[in-house]
Amino acid sequence: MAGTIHEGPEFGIGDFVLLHDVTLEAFMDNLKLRYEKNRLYTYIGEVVVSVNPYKPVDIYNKNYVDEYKGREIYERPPHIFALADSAYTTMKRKSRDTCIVISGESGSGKTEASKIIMRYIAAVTNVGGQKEVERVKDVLIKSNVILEAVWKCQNKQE
Ligand SMILES: Nc1ncnc2c1ncn2[C@@H]1O[C@H](COP(=O)(O)OP(=O)(O)OP(=O)(O)O)[C@@H](O)[C@H]1O
Repeated sequence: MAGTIHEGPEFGIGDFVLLHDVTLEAFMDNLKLRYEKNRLYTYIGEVVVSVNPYKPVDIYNKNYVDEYKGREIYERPPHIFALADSAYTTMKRKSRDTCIVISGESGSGKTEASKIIMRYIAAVTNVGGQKEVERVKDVLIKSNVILEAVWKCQNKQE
């Protein structure tokens, strides 16, 4: 839960870099343990591994936004907001475009993740910038449908 700076051992390992046994079994066991404790996110350094819960989860509300806003990535338990905040802060600090690469198999939650990130950025942006973030979010969501259709057509032809 947001608000807890350090997670106890009951939540498994929050960063796979700290895993003792680098085996698929140990990796999956840790993911499973964390998921059972409602921890959808686990780091591998600066990469965020996300498990799709396939059910509504109350971990994206304003309290969570406030907990992650302006924090360093390791100050709070692993969360997609930490990644979004880090990318956003870096973009502002360096005045350079930045990107977050989201990958995973079909249905793994990529579209949801991009919406969650955009919503977070809209929430932490000043009022003047919020409209633009909303516009980009809408373009992103609409373009996703087209991209998906093209991708499915291509795969049918193969
Ligand atoms: N963080 C989440 N919380 C709750 N449900 C989620 C979350 N992420 C994904 N889901 C559920 O999983 C479904 C599939 O997710 P999504 O559409 O984002 O997958 P995708 O990776 O974009 O799939 P595709 O590649 O086929 O477009 C969503 O409709 C939603 O029901």
